[in-house]
Amino acid sequence: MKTIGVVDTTFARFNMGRAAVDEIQQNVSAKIKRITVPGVKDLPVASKKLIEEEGCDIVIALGMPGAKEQDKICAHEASTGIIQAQLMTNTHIIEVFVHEDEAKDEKELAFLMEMRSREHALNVVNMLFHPEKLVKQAGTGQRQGFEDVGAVRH
Ligand SMILES: Cc1nc2c(=O)[nH]c(=O)nc-2n(C[C@H](O)[C@H](O)[C@H](O)CO)c1C
Repeated sequence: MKTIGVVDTTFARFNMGRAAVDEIQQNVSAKIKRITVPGVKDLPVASKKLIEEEGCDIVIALGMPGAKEQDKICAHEASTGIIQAQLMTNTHIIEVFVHEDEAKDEKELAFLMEMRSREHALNVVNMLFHPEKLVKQAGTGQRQGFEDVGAVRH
């Protein structure tokens, strides 16, 4: 049986891991290894350990960069680390970041964090079990959270 790793953070203001796990369980029968770390900079090594020590075939790494300048720097560092962990393990780690200042208020932030977590969880399921579904969506302007933007026309 395939194993999906789910790692999220306590810094985030919404339980992104729970939404991702629920979405995975609604769509596929797979083993899930879930862990939670303090913040986004802890996601790279946590993801790498899920792959190397827990046998995960793919990982979804979820976090919420805050609105301050130092948070944005932190998020960039975390992203770089996540890419490095993917290259070191030759395994996808799907990064799901919702920046706190993407939303206009708390209600929209909760909505965005839930929907982006769920839609990327579905991407993870499709990458692992139905890669042909992603090929069908190629170039269609998919967005996770807010509405899709669609393809451009000639
Ligand atoms: C400044 C800062 N900003 C964020 C953030 O916006 N989002 C987040 O998830 N975590 C942040 N952290 C915490 C770090 O990611 C990390 O948890 C600590 O530096 C401990 O390794 C820090 C230190």
